[in-house]
Amino acid sequence: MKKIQVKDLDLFYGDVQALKKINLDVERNSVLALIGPSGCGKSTFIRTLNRMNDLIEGVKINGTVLLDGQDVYKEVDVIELRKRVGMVFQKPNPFPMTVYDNVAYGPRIHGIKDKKKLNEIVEKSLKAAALWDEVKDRLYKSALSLSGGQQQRLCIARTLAVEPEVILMDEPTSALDPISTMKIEELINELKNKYTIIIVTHNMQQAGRVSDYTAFFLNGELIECGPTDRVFYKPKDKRTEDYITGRFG
Ligand SMILES: Nc1ncnc2c1ncn2[C@@H]1O[C@H](COP(=O)(O)OP(=O)(O)OP(=O)(O)O)[C@@H](O)[C@H]1O
Repeated sequence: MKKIQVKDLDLFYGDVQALKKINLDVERNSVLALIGPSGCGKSTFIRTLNRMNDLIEGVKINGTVLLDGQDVYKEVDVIELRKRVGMVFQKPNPFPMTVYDNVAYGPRIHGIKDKKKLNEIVEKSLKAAALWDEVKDRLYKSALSLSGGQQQRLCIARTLAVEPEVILMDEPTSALDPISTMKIEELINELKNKYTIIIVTHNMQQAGRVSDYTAFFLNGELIECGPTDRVFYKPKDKRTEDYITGRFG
């Protein structure tokens, strides 16, 4: 079974339809890149996968989103869903607390109090986010004292700490320098062995480097989705080709 199956998904912000009949499956342990011009619905789409749009007034959603075959709008509790489907945002947003407490935050909320267990989770998550060596001597310093790139890897560690199954990344490197970007891209390559990753990116080279599959959105529609090499080198739709070759957007 596919990790995520989206069927006939429509989303309206009031009268404005931002997603139109989206049908898309996401393979387990793969990286799916979402590309398309500004305002085409990429962020709206990934936010439907962990119900982040629920918080916005006037949003109406039709269609289904299945996670391991379960309807996330009907059969999965939203707290449980957000644990299973974690999210990393465009701008690193660590909490104004220590590095340690940022990573321990989620596990504590989910009821883990044992100090030894928390220590293990923090170390494991920071290692998985390729940040441990850089912060192991400053775990009790403020997360805000880290560089932007380190802060973003900390946010990834914070997401990993609750053992999600899917990680949504909304332009995770757009605020970062090239070296930090490279580190996050390398990390994505490693993480896909364990997780299913969906990344929004405006950077075609990045989509080419990190993703197994690419989905092209335009004006709220999914124009095409397939293996990244196929979408990049043999697009089925003229609009995909135009976008990828920089003719618009
Ligand atoms: N909270 C909101 N209320 C009303 N309209 C919204 C809201 N969020 C997004 N929209 C509209 O929905 C459409 C899709 O926006 P969305 O942010 O999903 O696009 P995007 O492809 O992620 O764009 P970008 O690449 O610029 O981040 C846009 O027309 C946008 O103006």
